[in-house]
Amino acid sequence: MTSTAPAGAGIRQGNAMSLHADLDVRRGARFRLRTRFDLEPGRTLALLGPNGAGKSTALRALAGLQPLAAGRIRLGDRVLDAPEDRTFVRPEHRSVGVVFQDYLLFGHLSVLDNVAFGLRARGVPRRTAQRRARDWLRRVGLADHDRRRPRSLSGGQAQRVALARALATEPALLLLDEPLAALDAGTRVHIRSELRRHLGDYPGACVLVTHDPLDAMVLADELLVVENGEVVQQGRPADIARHPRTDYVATLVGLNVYRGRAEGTLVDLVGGGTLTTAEPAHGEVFVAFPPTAVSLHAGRPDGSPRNTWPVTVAGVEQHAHTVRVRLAGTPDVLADVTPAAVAELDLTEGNALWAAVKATETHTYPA
Ligand SMILES: Nc1ncnc2c1ncn2[C@@H]1O[C@H](COP(=O)(O)OP(=O)(O)OP(=O)(O)O)[C@@H](O)[C@H]1O
Repeated sequence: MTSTAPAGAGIRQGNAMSLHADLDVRRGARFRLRTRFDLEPGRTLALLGPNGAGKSTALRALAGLQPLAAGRIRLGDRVLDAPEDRTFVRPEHRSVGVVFQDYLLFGHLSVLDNVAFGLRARGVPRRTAQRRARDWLRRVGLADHDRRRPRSLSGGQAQRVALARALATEPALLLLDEPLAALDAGTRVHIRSELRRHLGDYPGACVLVTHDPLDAMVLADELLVVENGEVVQQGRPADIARHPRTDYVATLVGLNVYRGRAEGTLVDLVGGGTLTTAEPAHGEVFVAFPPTAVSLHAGRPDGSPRNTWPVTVAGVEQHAHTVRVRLAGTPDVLADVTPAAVAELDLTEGNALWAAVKATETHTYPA
């Protein structure tokens, strides 16, 4: 489960390049994706959206598996795709590492040769490629699995091999397509926090596609929400959660997520305040709960064991079916309430209220 290498060991800084993506991609006669973003090296952007929105299409265009109809992709100073200039760099000549949803490991190769594959394909001599592959396997905690075949690995191990294979070539751009979707819930929690650590060490730009708002909130610095091939919202996860522009976005990114240090079921939050959780943990954690789990009261609520703290109304955003209330306190919190509650509680800015969240409504994840 643990990587034994020190953070950032052996990573070259040569792959720290920024990405400029202006994508206009057609699939078949009917689907068109239009999106534009810039990403600094060391940053992770998550593409979120419903099925068929165009997330994988964007990733395929960046990888060179789907040519642009118009627009431009630039990585550092190098233009990878620009139909206007008749420039198109083939996938194998791009400094891009890809982890596909189902990992696509080569079944006939050992784990070591899978990780060494990209280096060998780039002409790195066999022994050097294997030495570097071994180093990556050690970093992902699989040093003693080098001779195994992919079919004998668990889902979590296969994910780590796929990540090691993508990172071994030290790409300037890392693309992750639903990197945790194939894992069961228990494995997912561990692999998510491992992936977070690897992304923290990785000096290049990373674009990841996910359905899971928690993955996006925990792993990404920036979010881009697409629907029907169009960008509906773009920005930092916390800002989008506070100011969702549509009901869809409100539901999608509506999560209160805090970092803290757990001692059993008590978590001291980094930004101040404490929360009682249902699942005991120790050390650095994330605590998450949806805005629908937060109830608001005019006076201090009593009764069942729960978290209660004083807050003041900082803003109210009304959408078709949701009223999202931003509350300042220790900690700040988002609450979704019914229109009836808005009238009952007098949710005007600056009003003092009490927020309450049951411990059983919270989820704790290792950070
Ligand atoms: N080979 C293809 N030919 C024509 N249209 C395609 C092809 N592949 C995908 N599409 C269409 O392109 C659109 C975008 O698909 P894409 O796979 O990018 O969506 P997505 O957001 O990744 O969805 P999912 O979450 O289901 O993977 C869809 O409407 C899909 O039907």
